[in-house]
Parts: sequence; C-alpha cells; structure tokens
Amino acid sequence: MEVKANGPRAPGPALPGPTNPMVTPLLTDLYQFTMAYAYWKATKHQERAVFDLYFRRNPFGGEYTIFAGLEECIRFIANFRFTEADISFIHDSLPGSCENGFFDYLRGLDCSEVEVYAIPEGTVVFPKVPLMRIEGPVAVVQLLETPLVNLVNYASLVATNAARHRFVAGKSKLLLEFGLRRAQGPDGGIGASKYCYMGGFDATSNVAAGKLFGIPLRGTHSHAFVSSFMSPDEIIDKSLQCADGSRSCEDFVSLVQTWLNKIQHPMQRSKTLRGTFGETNQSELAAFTSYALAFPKSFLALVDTYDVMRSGIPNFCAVALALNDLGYKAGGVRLDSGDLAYLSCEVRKFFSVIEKEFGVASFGKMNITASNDLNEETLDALNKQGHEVDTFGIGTYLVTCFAQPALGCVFKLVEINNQPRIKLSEDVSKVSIPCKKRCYRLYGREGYALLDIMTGENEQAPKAGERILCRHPFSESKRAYVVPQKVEELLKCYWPGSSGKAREELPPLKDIRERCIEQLEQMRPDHMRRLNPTPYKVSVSTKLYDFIHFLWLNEAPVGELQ
Ligand SMILES: Nc1ncnc2c1ncn2[C@@H]1O[C@H](COP(=O)(O)OP(=O)(O)OP(=O)(O)O)[C@@H](O)[C@H]1O
Ligand SMILES: O=P(O)(O)OC[C@H]1O[C@H](OP(=O)(O)OP(=O)(O)O)[C@H](O)[C@@H]1O
Ligand SMILES: O=C(O)c1cccnc1
Ligand SMILES: [Mg+2]
Repeated sequence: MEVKANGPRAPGPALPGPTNPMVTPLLTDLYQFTMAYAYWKATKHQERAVFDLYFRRNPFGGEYTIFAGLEECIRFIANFRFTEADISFIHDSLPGSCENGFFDYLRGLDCSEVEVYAIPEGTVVFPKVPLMRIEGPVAVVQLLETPLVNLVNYASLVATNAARHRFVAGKSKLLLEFGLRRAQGPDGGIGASKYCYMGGFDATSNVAAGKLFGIPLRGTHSHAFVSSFMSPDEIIDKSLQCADGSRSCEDFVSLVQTWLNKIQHPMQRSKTLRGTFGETNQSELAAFTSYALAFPKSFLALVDTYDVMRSGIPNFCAVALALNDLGYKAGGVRLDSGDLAYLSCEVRKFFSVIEKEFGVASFGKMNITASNDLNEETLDALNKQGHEVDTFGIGTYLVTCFAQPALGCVFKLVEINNQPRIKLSEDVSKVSIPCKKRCYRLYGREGYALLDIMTGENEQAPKAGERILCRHPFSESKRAYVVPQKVEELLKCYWPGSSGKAREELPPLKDIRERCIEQLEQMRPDHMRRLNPTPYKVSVSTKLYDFIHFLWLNEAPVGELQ
C-alpha cells in the first residue's frame, strides 16, 4: 500500500476507490499536468472553473445513448489524492525548471473544493446536454478531464450497444454477454460485463464480474468438452440418484442408450422420427451423458460439434429423456454455427415431436440458445426470417463495440471566475455551449419525453403547464413552444465539495439497470427505431440562445476581404 500525501480530506462518508486500481490521478494525459503547473505558476490555479462533460453525436447511427460510468467517476473523485511516489514521478516527468512549490501544492490536493452535478447513471441521454458538470479550482478540474472522459466513454458506448441489442432481440429473450475472451483487455472485459448488464443484458459468463458486481452468471459448455470424449466406455461412475432421492439408477449410460434406440426406432403409432437420422456420434453422446451426470439438474448441451440434426439433437434428447425418467428436467441446447434461424426451427420441431411421441410434458418448450458472431444485424435478420431461439449468447460484436469504437465524449470549459466561455469551431456541431447551466427534460401529454432544454444557472426553471419557447442552440429558425406536463431537472449533486449540499446516493447496479430499462420503455418509438430514427430535440432557452450568439460574435474575429 502506497502512502498518500498529507492534505485536507475530501468531504462526506468514505466511498471505495474505482473498481480498477489503475484508475489513479496519474491516469491522465501529460498535458493536464503541464497546464496545472502553468495555472499554478500564473497563480491562476484556484480560479473557479466550470467544465461540461458531454458527447456530440449518438453512436451506432441511433438517436439515443445510455449514460454510464458515473459511479466510477465519483469513486475516483472521492479518492483523488497523490501518493509520494506519484509526486516524485510527476516531478521527474516535468521539466527541471518546475518549481518545488507546485509539488507541495499537489501533495495537498484533493477534490474537496470540487462540485459534481450529473445526470443519474442509466438515464437515456442526448448530444450536447452535459452528462456531468464539474466545478472547482481550474487546475484540479483540468487534471480530472482525461480520467472522467475515459470512465464515461466506453461505459456509455457499450451500455448503449447492449440496449440496442436488447431492443432488436425483444423483451422476452434472455441475453447473455459472452465477450470476455474478445474484449479489449481485462478492463474492457470487466467493463463490458458491468455495462452490458446495465444496458439490459440478463447475465454474463464473466465470473470476476459476477463476483465484483453481483451480476447473474450463466454459461453452457464448449466444443472442447464434446471433442475430449472418445466413447461412452470412458464413463466410469455411471450411477445417478433420482431427483427425489428415492432410488439410484446404477447404469445411466445404458438408460441413455435405451432412449436413443427408442428415438431412432420409434415403436409408437407415429413414425415422425423415423428416417431423420441414423447412427449418432458416440463420443458426443458420451460427452453429453457425462455432463448430465455432473449437472443433472441443469443439463445443457452444445449440439453443433458434429451435426446438429443428425447427431447433436438426437443425442441430447436421449440424455434429456433419461434424465426425465429420474425426475430431472433438462436445461436446453446451444447452437453455435450454421443457419441459426433454420436450425432453431428444426430443433423446435424435433422437440415437439419428442413431446408428442413420448408424452413428456413441455419438452417442446425446451430452451434453445444461439451464439456465433451475433450482432444487431444478425438478430434483426433472424427476426425477419422467423426463429425459435429463446436465449442469445453475444460476445465479440457487443463488447468490442465493433460498429463504433468510441463515443467521443468531450470535456469543455464553459465558465471561469463567473465569466462564460465558448469554444468556436468551423464545424458548428463543435461549438461549445457556454455558461454554468441547468438542464431539464420536458414531458408531453402522452407521457413521452418531448425534449431537453438547457438554461442559464439563474434562470427560472420551466414549470409544468407553462408555455416555454425552446430554441435549437445554433439554428435560428428551429424553435418550438412547449407546454410541459412534467418537468424533470436532469443534473443532480453527486459530489458537493465543500458546498454543504446533500449528495445523491450511488444506487446499486441492479437499480441502475432497472432505471435504464424503464427509461428506454418510455422513449417514443420513432426515436428508437433502427432505420432513420427521429432525432430527439435538444434545445436552449431564449436567454441562453441570445447569450451564446452574443458571445460567439464577441469572440469571433471579423474577417477582412481584400
Ligand atoms: N439465419 C441467419 N440469418 C442471418 N445470419 C445468420 C443466420 N444464421 C447465422 N447467421 C450468422 O451468419 C454467420 C455465420 O458465420 P460463419 O459462416 O463464419 O459460421 P459457421 O460456418 O456457421 O460456423 P463456424 O463458426 O463453425 O465456422 C454468423 O455471423 C451468424 O451469426
Ligand atoms: O461469437 P461471439 O459473439 O464472440 O460469442 C462468443 C463465442 O465464443 C465461443 O466460441 P469461440 O468464438 O471462442 O470459438 P468458435 O467460434 O470456434 O465457436 C462461443 O462458442 C461463441 O461462439
Ligand atoms: O458459456 C458459454 O456457452 C460461453 C461462454 C463464453 C463464450 N462462449 C460461450
Ligand atoms: Mg466464434
């Protein structure tokens, strides 16, 4: 454990540090330290600054984003202190001309003078609206830029990706995140599991994430397990107790074989199964039987190692029917290759025939899981074709955010010493919205959110039932009167600094997930659709509009043509 330098303590009850111990005050860009030194050298470092953290465009061609990563940001801020080793490293990394007083300043630095207002984690958010507003002495807030943007960027991106996969899959499907092996390193893997759960996935295969965040764990088995078996002779202990403990079946392997023969040569009235398959793969049968002996209460089988319909499915059914004899209910199958729409329908038909043929209630409803390079497009294609998949296991495309690698969050100075600041750009979408602001979500008569509006800090808040003019921040002709039915203030105090204000609780992950799902359900469907979704309106008050444009004209030099 490294020694933290002395200095004033941050306010409020202690919060644990960030999940990833690599998230320290050094996890920032060098230029934040050079600027901090230059602020200090100019005795500007204590000037009160306000920064907004926001993004400019929704990801994945959509019109919404899920805000995620806030808890990690607050935990980082709450524990923001340099160790002596950190200070020594910064000392050695900056030019030798840097005065020692700066390092004494760093030694005493924490976030007790910083205030953070933020939109609650798991909220559906839109471009330009600050997700977080960070106010404090300019030098320390400057040091926070890179880690805060880092903590929010991927978290929000992957949570949005998960929400989009959920939207396409539909509410009734079980979604499992299987991405750990393909994620961008260990932090990418852990983050993906946490934020995909937040965005609406049901469970993860990532055991560490299960332990860290209490996310439900789920999994099947791999092809290696199936191909590791050569023949049923390998199974030594063949006995299996009945589910009710009443008796023991001494030779479960033979019972499975008996069932396989029955499926292969049905004696019943119907001959539906006859001719669908010949000899199945015996090593696969051995693997399935072995797995059932290990997990009789939750037997699952990966059925595509050799041939789904000619081997995997009949073998699975033989084992499942043998388990059924002993009072156990099998868990289902996983398909990991081939045409998942076609195969899932064929598998469902087979299960229904088994249910009828052998009178095993609800066998036809057996769970079918599908995996293999799934993404929004393949899920959409499966829906259009018709399929019988109950559960999707999704890895690579989900966790790597293959369709868009970054959200592009930014952190912009909007006020210093109570003076609003603006950042201009040739590209209007990159012009920052100045001033310390308040942000509201206005709801309409049908209960849907109509738009978000930003106002100056000291403006009157919009009121339910009162008409307000909402203006596009940059396009003069775009404006609308709104009479909100409900007004929700978006930015809440998550880190009060020394202001004495109450701090919002950091809710458990499960509650954030529920909030996220609820929020998405309340969105107007045309904002949610995948093809040409309607943009959600983000506006400013008339006063703020006028001020932005006044400042813009004030700061932009007038060109001279010759
Ligand atoms: N019915 C379907 N419609 C559209 N896409 C599908 C359908 N079924 C599967 N897919 C997708 O098609 C791709 C098939 O990939 P690929 O051809 O590499 O795998 P495979 O040959 O089926 O299996 P393996 O991984 O063993 O090579 C996957 O991305 C999968 O999700
Ligand atoms: O396809 P993803 O969305 O990434 O989901 C996870 C994949 O990881 C596993 O196999 P792996 O890809 O390691 O091997 P395989 O493709 O040969 O089955 C699993 O069988 C899935 O196919
Ligand atoms: O449990 C599974 O089936 C699983 C887990 C990770 C990756 N692929 C599959
Ligand atoms: Mg694969």
